[in-house]
Amino acid sequence: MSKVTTSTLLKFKQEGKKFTALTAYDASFAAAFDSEGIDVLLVGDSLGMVLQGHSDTLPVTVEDIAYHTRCVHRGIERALLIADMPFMSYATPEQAMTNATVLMQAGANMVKLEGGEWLLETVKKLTERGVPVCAHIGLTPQSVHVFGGFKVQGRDAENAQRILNEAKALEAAGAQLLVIECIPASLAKAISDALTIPVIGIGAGKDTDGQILVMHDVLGISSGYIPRFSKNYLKQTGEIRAAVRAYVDEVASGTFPGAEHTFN
Ligand SMILES: Nc1nc(=O)c2c([nH]1)NC[C@@H]1CN(c3ccc(C(=O)N[C@@H](CCC(=O)O)C(=O)O)cc3)CN21
Ligand SMILES: CC(C)C(=O)C(=O)O
Ligand SMILES: [Mg+2]
Repeated sequence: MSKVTTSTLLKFKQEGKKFTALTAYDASFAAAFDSEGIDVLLVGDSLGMVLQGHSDTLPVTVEDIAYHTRCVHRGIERALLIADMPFMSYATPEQAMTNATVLMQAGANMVKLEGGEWLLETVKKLTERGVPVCAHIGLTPQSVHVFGGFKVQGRDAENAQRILNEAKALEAAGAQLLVIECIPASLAKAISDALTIPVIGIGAGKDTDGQILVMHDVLGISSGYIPRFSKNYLKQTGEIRAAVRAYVDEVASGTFPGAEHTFN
């Protein structure tokens, strides 16, 4: 089975074939998710919340992500491996290059950074130097204290236009993948249609090119509350591998996300 690359995902987009992504933080879950057909695995800074028990992602360090990236890398045969760059690890292009080096050397195939306009120079520099970039806009959890909570973004016309412009600019700067989080489905569709690169949604409706969820939500073990846009697939299947297969199948068939997982 050949490795998933950004070219594979671009081909999926062009063919209208929806693809599936999941977070993973260790080799065993990574191997299971990979063998059940998950196309993209993300070592997310969500690990600060679901593994470390913090109430946001800000305490996560580059070494935390590097450690889990090394673990996940050993479990993968096929999936594309993305590593999140933590809060303030890419505040300047120079810091971004230093810290992206650590994550790429830990086994990542690509790094993900949260931000719009201010990030363009960094995206260009990383890409030019051989680091593939996935950009992340909309609800960017590292800015939770600026937003005043984990709130849906882009609901008014002005912010919707700004987010669409950011998406286009990030693609032009060299980003090869884009995550859009917690935005209205109509805006997510407009972004996915406007871009050539594949767009992965979370809480962004059914019309993005791919979907991503946090594994703990899919397996119903997030402590406390599970975001409205997420879905516990263990409940309907009773077995981890079957839960992952159900998620893959429902994304492929367009069943997930449904209206109840979608913001307008
Ligand atoms: N377990 C888990 N799942 C995630 O999806 C996730 C994490 N952790 N940690 C990192 C970020 C934080 N995320 C979150 C967390 C909460 C909401 C949330 O409470 N959203 C409200 C929307 C409120 C509104 O309408 O503005 C919701 O009802 O889902 C959204 C994204 C997504 N990511
Ligand atoms: C939810 C995804 C997109 C993420 O950034 C993470 O898990 O940290
Ligand atoms: Mg993240």
